[in-house]
Amino acid sequence: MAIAGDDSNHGVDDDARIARIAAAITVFPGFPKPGISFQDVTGIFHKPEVFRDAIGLFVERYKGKGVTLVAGIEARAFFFAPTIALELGAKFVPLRKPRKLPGEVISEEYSLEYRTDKIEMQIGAVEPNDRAIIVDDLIATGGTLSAAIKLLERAGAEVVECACVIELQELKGRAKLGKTPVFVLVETN
Ligand SMILES: O=P(O)(O)OC[C@H]1O[C@H](OP(=O)(O)OP(=O)(O)O)[C@H](O)[C@@H]1O
Ligand SMILES: Nc1ncnc2[nH]cnc12
Repeated sequence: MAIAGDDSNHGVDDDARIARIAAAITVFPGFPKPGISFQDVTGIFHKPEVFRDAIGLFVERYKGKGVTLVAGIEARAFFFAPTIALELGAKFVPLRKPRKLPGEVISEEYSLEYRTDKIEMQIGAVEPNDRAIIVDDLIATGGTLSAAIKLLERAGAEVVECACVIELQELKGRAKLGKTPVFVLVETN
C-alpha cells in the first residue's frame, strides 16, 4: 500500500500520520464476494491516536477555507464526517441509502464496483451559499461520489472538494468527478 503524496503542505509529521493510518487499514480478500479485496477502515477507530491523525489531516486541509457543510455518505463516511464538521464549525449533512430519511428528499442513482444503488438527501439541509466538502472512506469507481456531487449541486451548494481516506487508483474513479478535486490520504490498488 502506497502513501498518498500531496503538494507543498506535505510534511514529515503528515507522512508519519498517514503511515499510521495505512497500517490500521486491513485488506480482506474475497469480501463481500470473490474478486473484491475489501479495504476495512474500522481498525482506525480501534486506536484513538490514529482516529485523531485522520481527523487532524482533514481538518488542517479545510480550516480557514470557508467550508460551511460537510456531507458524509452512508455508511462508512459517518465514522469520519460528523467529527470533521464539528472541528470545522460546519454543518454535517448525511447522504443516505433509499427510504432512510424522512421528509422531502432528492435522490441520485449510481453504479459501483459490485452493484447499483441510490443515495438521498433532505433538501432543506442545504442553503444556496453553502461551500461543501463530501467525505467518504474510499473512492473506487467514483460512482458514489459522482452521485453525491450531483445531489449537493442540485441543491445549490458549491462542492469544494471530495475527501477520502483511501483511493483504489486502478479504478480511476477521479475521472468520473469532472472538475471536483479529490483529496486522499492513502492510495492503493
Ligand atoms: O467509488 P465507488 O465505486 O462508488 O465505491 C465507493 C463506495 O463503496 C463503499 O460503500 P458501499 O456502497 O459499499 O456502502 P456501505 O458503506 O454501506 O457498505 C464505500 O464506502 C464508498 O461509499
Ligand atoms: N474494495 C473495496 N473495499 C471497501 N469498500 C469498497 N467499496 C467499493 N470497493 C471497495
